[in-house]
Order: sequence, then structure tokens, then C-alpha cells
Amino acid sequence: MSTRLVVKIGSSSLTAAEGGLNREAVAFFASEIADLRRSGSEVLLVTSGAVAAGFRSIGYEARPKLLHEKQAAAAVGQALLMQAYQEAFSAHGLTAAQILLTRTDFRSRHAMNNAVMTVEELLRQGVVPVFNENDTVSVDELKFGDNDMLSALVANLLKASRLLVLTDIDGLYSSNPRSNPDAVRYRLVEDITPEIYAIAGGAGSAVGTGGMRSKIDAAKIATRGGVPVFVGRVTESGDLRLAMQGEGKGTYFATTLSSLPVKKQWLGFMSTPLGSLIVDAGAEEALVHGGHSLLPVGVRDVQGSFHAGDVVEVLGPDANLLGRGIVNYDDAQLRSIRGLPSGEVMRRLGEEVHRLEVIHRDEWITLK
Ligand SMILES: Nc1ncnc2c1ncn2[C@@H]1O[C@H](COP(=O)(O)OP(=O)(O)O)[C@@H](O)[C@H]1O
Ligand SMILES: N[C@@H](CCC(=O)OP(=O)(O)O)C(=O)O
Repeated sequence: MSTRLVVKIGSSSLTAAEGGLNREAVAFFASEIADLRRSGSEVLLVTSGAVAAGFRSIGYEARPKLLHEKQAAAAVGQALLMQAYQEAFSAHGLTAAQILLTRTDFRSRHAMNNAVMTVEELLRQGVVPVFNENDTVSVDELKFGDNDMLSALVANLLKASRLLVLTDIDGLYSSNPRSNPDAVRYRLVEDITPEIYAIAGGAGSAVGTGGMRSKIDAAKIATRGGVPVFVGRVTESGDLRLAMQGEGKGTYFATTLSSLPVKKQWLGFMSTPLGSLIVDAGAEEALVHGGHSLLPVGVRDVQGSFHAGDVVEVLGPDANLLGRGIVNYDDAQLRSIRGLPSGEVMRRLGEEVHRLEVIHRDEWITLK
């Protein structure tokens, strides 16, 4: 199978702080991508820059902060962005396709599977899919977060060989090098620990959002789904190839995990939980380390209103998130049997019980 790469380019790499699209930068990245395509790699692009490219054209002096202003700027900037990509790719004989997504598009597994099939078809036809969040219609609670997150979800769903997150800095440093000149760079991160989170700070420029922290969030999700990640800088011809080959100017995040089935990706990262179950220490151990299903006896508390078949979050005794699963009981039913041994559950509910487990292990993903 050919190498499949997801390349994410941040606003800071495509636009100037005072706004407006840097067409030379777009042409440069298109030529780097075309080079990889020529050697047989499939490339999917996740691009930011719509808001930054558009705000000056409609008269704002700086990147707008209000939602409707950002949405207006994105409506203009996304068209400019795609026009620039179309031109830049066509100079290399390539066609670009625009895919704008919001989180609601992935609420149902059916819709998500359909989007995956469309992208697979574009790749079969040799097209470069270009993703961005559909900023003009998505509001905060419907957002993926930022494009670092979107790129991780795309990389997992399309089972990429590697995710390359391109930004204006050559990787993760021991603290933000903009404020600490003595900061040292990490070349390889094998495990994304709380210490790694602690050193990652916010955005470094007037156009970037999320900073290093959102790249670490994205790396965590991608590596969880079996996709290794590069976060760094690509400024000279050949840099993207080096980044793909493991010799780039940046930090590599390794993974030993294999790819997650699409159903579990949906469950973990796209679904909307409708309630929470608090479980005891024994159930935490069984779910997270034992690979077992959750039984009523381990459920301490039930929050929210849900039906059998809905997605719920599961929290440990300290209220820490353990994971998500598809629940086999309605919330009222579950309240009446929580903490009970299985024999007692059968006695009380009898024929009402379709599946004894509260969450079956096949319908569970650990997120701890
Ligand atoms: N520990 C760190 N190591 C490296 N960069 C960091 C760190 N903490 C914060 N940053 C900042 O993260 C910025 C990159 O994120 P961001 O501005 O959101 O870029 P993009 O637009 O490419 O997504 C860097 O320019 C840097 O200032
Ligand atoms: N979707 C937005 C970008 C959001 C975003 O994540 O930006 P960045 O941190 O520059 O990758 C846009 O196109 O302006």
C-alpha cells in the first residue's frame, strides 16, 4: 500500500500577522506536496488560514474576535484560500477538492462513513482533498476545536501512515522559546505524559490559534489511533520529504498502537455523550486494564438522561474520565440496578434485560 500522509498547515505558515494570504507560501507548500505525490504518496491537506486570509479584505484591521466577524472573514478567506490552492496545484498538474466540515457532520456514524467513502474516491481519482472547518456555519459548541484536532481525526479516519503538522516553529520545546531563549527542543516524544502537556503553551502569533497545546492534543488522538505525528517547520524545498522520512525540523510523536476501528474512533472522538456513569475502582480496573465489559455491580452513580443505544461517558471514583461506551440500559433502569450483582439484576428485570452488561467491551473505548 502506498504511503498516505495527512499534512496540516497552520495560519501562521500561510498568512502574515497583519492578515492576507501569502500566495508564495501556498505555492511553496503545493510544490512540496506535488513532490511527494510524484513519488507515489497519497496526500490529504488540512489547511487553516480562512479567517486570516479574509479579514483584511472586508475591512477589519486585526484578526476579529467576535464569532460573526470571524465567520464573515472566513467566508471571504476560504474562497481566496481555495483559489490559491487550485492555481498552485494545477501548476503541477494536480486538482484540489474542497471539504468543509463541522462536528455535526460526524454526529451520526452513517454520515461519517459516507464522508470517508467520498474522500477515498477523491484519492482514487488522484485528487488532493483539502479540508478546513466550515467556519462560516460552525459555532463554538459544534466545532472540532481547531484544525490540529481536525487533522488528527482525518488522519485516524483515513488510516494515514503519518500526520505532519506544519507550523512556524521547529517542534516542541521544553518551554515556549518565544519567552525562554534557553528552551531545548524535543526530537522524539514516545509517550504524551502530563509533563509534556505542562510545557506546551498557547499560540505564538496574532493569527495562530491553540498554540502547541492543541498540537499535543492532536498528537495524543492521532497516536492513540495508531498514526505517528511530526510537528515542525517546513521552509525549504525538500523539507516536507525529510519530515515524512523522519528527518524533519521538528518533533516526532511515536506510537506503538495499531489503527482503531472506525466504530471506536466515532465513539471516542465524534459521538456526543448524553450522560455519565461513575464506576467503582473494581470496574475501572476491569474496563481500563482487564479488557472486560462494565457490569451493573460496578456502577455507583448515573447522571443525565439517555436511552439504551446512546453514548455515555464513564468516570472513575475520582471523577476522572475513563472512556466512552454505548449503554445497554435507559438511565432510569440503570439507576434502579446500579451496584447490584448480576443474579439480582436478572431477578428484578427478567425479560427486560437484552444484554446484561451495562457497556459491552466491543462498544467501549478507553480515553484515560
Ligand atoms: N513548548 C513550546 N514549544 C514550542 N512552541 C510553543 C511552546 N509553547 C507554545 N508554543 C507556541 O506555539 C506556536 C505554534 O502554534 P500556533 O501559533 O497555534 O500556530 P499554527 O497557526 O501553525 O497552528 C509557536 O509559534 C510557539 O510560540
Ligand atoms: N478554520 C480556521 C483556522 C483554525 C485554526 O485551527 O487555526 P491554526 O491554529 O492556525 O491552525 C481558519 O481557516 O481560519
